[in-house]
Amino acid sequence: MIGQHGYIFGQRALTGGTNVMQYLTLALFFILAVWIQAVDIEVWPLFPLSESDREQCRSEIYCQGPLLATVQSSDLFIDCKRFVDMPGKYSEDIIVKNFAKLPKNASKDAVMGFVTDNFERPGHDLRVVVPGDWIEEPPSIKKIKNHRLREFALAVHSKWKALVRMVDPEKTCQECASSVLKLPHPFVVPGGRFRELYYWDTFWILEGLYVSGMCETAHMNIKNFQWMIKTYGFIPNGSRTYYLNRSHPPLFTMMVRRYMDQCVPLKEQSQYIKEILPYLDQEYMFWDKFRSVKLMNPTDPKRPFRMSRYHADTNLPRPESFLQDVLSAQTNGLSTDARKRLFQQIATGAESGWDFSSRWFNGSATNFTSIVTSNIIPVDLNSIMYRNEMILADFHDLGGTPASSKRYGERAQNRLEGIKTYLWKKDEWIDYDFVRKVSMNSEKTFVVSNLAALWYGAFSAAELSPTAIERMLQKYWHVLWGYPGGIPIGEVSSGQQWDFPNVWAPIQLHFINVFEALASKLPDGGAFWKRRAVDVAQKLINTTYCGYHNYKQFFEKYHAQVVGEPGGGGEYIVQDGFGWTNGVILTVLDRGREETDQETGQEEVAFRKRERTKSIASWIDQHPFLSLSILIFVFLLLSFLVTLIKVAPYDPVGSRSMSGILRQPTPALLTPHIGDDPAILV
Ligand SMILES: OC[C@H]1O[C@H](O[C@H]2O[C@H](CO)[C@@H](O)[C@H](O)[C@H]2O)[C@H](O)[C@@H](O)[C@@H]1O
Repeated sequence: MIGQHGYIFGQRALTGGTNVMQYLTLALFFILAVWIQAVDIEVWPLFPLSESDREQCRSEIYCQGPLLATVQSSDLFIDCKRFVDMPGKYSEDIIVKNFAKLPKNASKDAVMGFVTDNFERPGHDLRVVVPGDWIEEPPSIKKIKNHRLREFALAVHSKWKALVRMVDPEKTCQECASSVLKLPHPFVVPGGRFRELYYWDTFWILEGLYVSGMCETAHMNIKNFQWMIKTYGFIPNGSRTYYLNRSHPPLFTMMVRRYMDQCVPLKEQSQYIKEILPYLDQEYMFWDKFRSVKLMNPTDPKRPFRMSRYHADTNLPRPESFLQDVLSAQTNGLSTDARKRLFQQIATGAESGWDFSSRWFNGSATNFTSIVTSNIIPVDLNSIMYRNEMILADFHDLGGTPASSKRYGERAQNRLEGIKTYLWKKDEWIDYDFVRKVSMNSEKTFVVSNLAALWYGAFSAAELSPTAIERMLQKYWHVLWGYPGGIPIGEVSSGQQWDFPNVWAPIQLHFINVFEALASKLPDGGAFWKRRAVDVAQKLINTTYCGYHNYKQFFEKYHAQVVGEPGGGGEYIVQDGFGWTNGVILTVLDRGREETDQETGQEEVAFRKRERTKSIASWIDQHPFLSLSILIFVFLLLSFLVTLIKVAPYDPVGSRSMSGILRQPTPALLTPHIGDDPAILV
C-alpha cells in the first residue's frame, strides 16, 4: 500500500517537471516506508485505532445509565440478559424520552409497561436461516457405520439449521435501538439465551461444521470476525454492543489455520494468507497493546518477558448480568472505587471465557470481592498467544514477509521463556498473580488449565520428554479418568460453572488431542495413550447421547458424576443448543470412526434384533385377534408334528429323521455375519 502511494506520488512528480526536491521527497517516502516495515510490530495494523477511537458501549439502554439501572433493578425477568437483547420499537432518543416520563420510584408494573410499550421480544431483530451448504446426509456422517451413532450424528448435524442467524434489517426500523452488532454475514450462535455470535465458542463450532461439510458457513463466521476486527480493532466477546469492552480467549488465528487446512485448496492458500494476515496482525496487536504485562527476565533484565492477561475495558456492571454484579457490590458494602474495581475484575472474568471459576479468586469463590482476574498471567491465555505467534511466524514466512516472521518467532521464544520462568512449577503450569507476585492456587487443588500448555504445545519439547508428560498426566489420574461423565474442569466445588462437577466439551477435545499426540511420540506406538483418548471420547459420547435421549437436548456443560445429566452452577440455568458441544460431538464421532467401526458388528446386530422385536411386538399390538389365531394354529401344528414323530419308526442313521434335519448346521448359519454375536445363530 505504501509502495503504491509512493508510485502515484512519483508519477505526479515526474509529469509536473522533475526537480531535486521532488526526488528527495520521493526518496524520503521510500525510506520511511522501509523503516515502517522494519520497526516493531506496533506499526503493522492496517486499521489502527487509538484507545479513544475504539468504540465503547455508550448506549443509555444497553450499556449504562438510569434507564438500564431502573429496568434491571426492577427484576422484571429471571435473566437480566433478556432485557438487553430486546430491540427497541423506536430510536434510542425516543425511548430515553419515554423513560423520562416515568415517575421517580415507578412501580414494577409501570416499568414493565414501559418495557412492553417500547421494546420487542429478544431475537426479534434476528432471523433464523437454513445455511445454503446444509445437506441431509453429509458424506462424512454417512461413513459412520454404527447405526445408532450415525443417527446421533445426524441429530447433531440437523441442529445447525436452528442455530444459524442473520441480522434482519427488515424487522425493525433503520434507526431503531438494538444491541445487536450488524454483522454482514450469517453466523452460528451457541443456542438458548446465547442468541449472538460468541468468539471462542466459534472455534469448536467450526470444527463441527467441517464434519458437516459446511465450509461456506464456516467462512461466513470467519468473515464476520474480519469485519469486527476492521470495525472495532478487535474481536469482542460476542456480537452485542454490551460486549464491546471485552474480548474472549483469542482463538481467531487458530481458527483461520484450521479453516485453511480444511477448506482452502492448496494452490489458493498463499493468496489466502496474504489476504487474511493484516486481520490476524491487527488482532495480535490488540492483545499486545492492551493486554500485555512486562515481567522481569532474571537472566537478561534488558529483555523482559512480554506476557498476556485478560483485562476488560470497563468499570461498570455487566449489562447482561446487571443485578448479579450490583448485588455483589452491595452485599459487601464497597466504596465507589472498590465497586469500580470489582466490576472491572468481574468483566475480565467474562473475557477469560471461564466466567466464573475459583481460578480467578484469591479468597472464596462465593465472594466476588476476592476476584482478581486482571492481576493474573493465565496459563491457557499465554499458551494460546504462543501458538498464535508460531502460526503468525509461519504465515509471514509463507506470505513472503520474512522479517515479520522472524519477529513473531522471537516473540514466541520470549513467551516460552516467560512461561517457563513464571508459570512452570515442577510438573504442571500454574497461573501467576503478578500483583502479589505469587502463584495462584496455593492449596494445590487441580484445575485443568494447569495442563493447558499441553493443549497448545507451549512447552519446549527438548526439555519436556514424552515420558515426563506421561508422569505429569498420571499424577492427575483420578481427575482425568476417575469420572464416568468425563474430565471435570477441576477439583474445587464452588458453585461457579467453571468448577467441579462441570464437564465442558471443548476441554475433552483438548485432552483427546494431547493423548493422541503423546501416543504418536512414544516408541511403542503409544497404544496405552490411544486407549486413554478413546476412553475420553467414549465418555463424551455416552454422556451427550444419554442426555439427548433423556432430555432431547444438547447441553452447554455436563455432570462429571452422572452420565447424561447437565452440569450446573453459575449465574444462569444450563442452556440447550449447544454450539460447542455439537461441534465436539461431531469431531469425536468423525475421528473415532475406526473405533466405532470395530464395535459396529455387535452394536448393529443387537440394534437390529431390538428393532425386530419392537416391530413384532407392535404388530401383535395392532392385530390381537390375528395374532391369537396364528398362535393357536402354530400350537396345533406343533402338537400334530410331535404326534407324528412319536409314531414314526426309529432311524439310527438319523439323516432323514426330523430331529436329525433340525440338528444339521447349515453353512450360512455358522458364518458369523456382522460381528460374532451368538444372537444371530438362533
Ligand atoms: O451472561 C453471562 C456470561 O455469559 C457468557 O459466558 C458463558 O457463555 C459463553 C457462551 O457459550 C461462553 O463463551 C463462556 O465461556 C461462558 O462462561 C458470556 O461469554 C459472558 O461474557 C457473560 O458475562
